[in-house]
Amino acid sequence: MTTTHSGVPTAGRTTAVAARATDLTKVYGQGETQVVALDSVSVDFRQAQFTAIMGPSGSGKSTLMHCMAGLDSISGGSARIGDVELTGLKDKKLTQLRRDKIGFVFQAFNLLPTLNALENITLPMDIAGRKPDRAWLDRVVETVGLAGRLKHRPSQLSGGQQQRVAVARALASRPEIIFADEPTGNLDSRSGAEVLGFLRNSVRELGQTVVMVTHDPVAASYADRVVFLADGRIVDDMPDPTADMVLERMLRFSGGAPQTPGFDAKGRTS
Ligand SMILES: Nc1ncnc2c1ncn2[C@@H]1O[C@H](COP(=O)(O)OP(=O)(O)OP(=O)(O)O)[C@@H](O)[C@H]1O
Repeated sequence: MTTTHSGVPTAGRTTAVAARATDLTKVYGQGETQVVALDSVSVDFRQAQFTAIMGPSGSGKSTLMHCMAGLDSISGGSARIGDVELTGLKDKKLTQLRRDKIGFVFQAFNLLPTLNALENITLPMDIAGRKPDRAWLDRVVETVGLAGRLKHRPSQLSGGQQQRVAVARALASRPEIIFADEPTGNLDSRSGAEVLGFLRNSVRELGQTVVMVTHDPVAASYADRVVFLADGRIVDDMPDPTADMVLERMLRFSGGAPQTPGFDAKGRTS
């Protein structure tokens, strides 16, 4: 598969930085059990850009995302969302920042079964006591392509549709950045393509910034750029990726042998 899913620059795309890590270090444990999960990582996530983060199991992908999203503390360096430095923020401020500036999409859709799709989408804002911007919400719903299903409960939607509701929920409050942790990990390839197409549209059409951890080269090919991690360091930064380019790069990590531990024959990490 050589199709590039990205590469068409969007009119009006800016180069402002939505999130930035500078010499970001994260160490777990102490003494003999110490693990350096991130080793002086510096990376910018630009506004209206879709970035995939890839790398072998244990390379630090989730740690990078959790540190950038203020879900985990950092050991050294700096992590910023917009111009806000996360280190030193008190819990309350951090919670506020996560609520107001960051959207999350996880592998499990985390929808409430008793609420319909629209209620699920607006739930975080309802909890925060904020009124959704109606015009924006309409645009999100239109981009989601679920206009006819907003009254459906999660159990009445396919897996792909449920995950699109979860993405719409992350978009609804217009966060500065969305972090997605293997958002298609639980989906069949068709539903996965639906969700990835929607994520890409949210970047192209709504100017959203998305950072996605994935093991899948096809999923990564929907992004504008792939950042590769190995042993807690950035080892490559690939613009306009195709699935083939990504797979080839992954195989190089493992010395060209598809069966080398860390990546299996499909190029997915174990
Ligand atoms: N809470 C923790 N305590 C101790 N070590 C941890 C903790 N979380 C992660 N690590 C270690 O940090 C390193 C990076 O882990 P991380 O989960 O970020 O990798 P990953 O690239 O996301 O892996 P995977 O693809 O398997 O999800 C690993 O060696 C892991 O064992």
